[in-house]
Amino acid sequence: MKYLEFTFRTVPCTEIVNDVLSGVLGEAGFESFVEQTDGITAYIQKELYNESLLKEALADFPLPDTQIEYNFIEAEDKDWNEEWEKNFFQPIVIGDRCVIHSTFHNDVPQAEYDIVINPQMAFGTGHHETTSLIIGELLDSDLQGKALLDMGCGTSILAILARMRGASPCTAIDIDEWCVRNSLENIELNGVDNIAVSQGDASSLESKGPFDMVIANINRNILLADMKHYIARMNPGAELLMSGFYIDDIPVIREEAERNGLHFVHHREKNRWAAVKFQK
Ligand SMILES: C[S@@+](CC[C@H](N)C(=O)[O-])C[C@H]1O[C@@H](n2cnc3c(N)ncnc32)[C@H](O)[C@@H]1O
Repeated sequence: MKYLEFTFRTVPCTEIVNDVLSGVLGEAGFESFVEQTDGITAYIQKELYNESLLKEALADFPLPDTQIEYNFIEAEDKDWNEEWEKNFFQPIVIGDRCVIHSTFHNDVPQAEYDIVINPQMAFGTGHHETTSLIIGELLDSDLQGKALLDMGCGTSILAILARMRGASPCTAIDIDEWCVRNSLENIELNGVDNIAVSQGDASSLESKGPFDMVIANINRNILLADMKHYIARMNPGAELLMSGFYIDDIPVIREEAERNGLHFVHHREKNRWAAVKFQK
């Protein structure tokens, strides 16, 4: 797979600006963000890069006084596992109870739940705030025997943890074929059963479920457009756990969820990212 390596220079170069920029770029297909002293570096698959989409996303940048300049080069072919090991993916412990690491890590802390992820370029190692917020929710929830949907599963990290915590049956769906392949690999690595993985979006849900819990860590606009389809496949009393947006977006997400008959339960936040739990 060929990648483009982008250097974004931001003025002012603050943590918030770079965090918001990573979110905006993530929605435009960029991945693997590395903070620099004057901005960030990010990568995108060559075939996914669309210059007008990037320009549009930057024109709508939510912090209007920010100046953003960028240039890019074709990234040299790399051993991505080695890159991850060196730069991005160190073992991480979440909530003192769940450790996430990869096959190439030797020195792994002990924890009640030990999850092995070979992320390649799929999203979901536990390092992003949104994944870790949902992991916190899953660790605090009774999942025994619950039919669970992980929508936008990425690496399937959330479905794997839910299954380890007794959720059954589990369904993991992602729009991206690469994530589906990576999910199957991770499910096998962790030796868990009863997780059905498929490629699709909300339109593929009609024949699936009903579910007792739906998790969707995607982004604000997709959740606003698609949550009604998730809710339609939820049993009475079922819970919907959503993330992938900032705390400022909670009111609009809550309004749409309540319009579709859900009750707000609570939210969690980390570095301005939010995860919100609703009940049907
Ligand atoms: C932020 S990542 C979350 C990955 C993982 N669930 C986690 O929590 O770390 C969002 C995922 O949603 C997928 N996605 C984007 N749009 C989607 C859609 N309309 N329906 C289903 N999946 C979608 C992306 O391919 C990506 O893998």
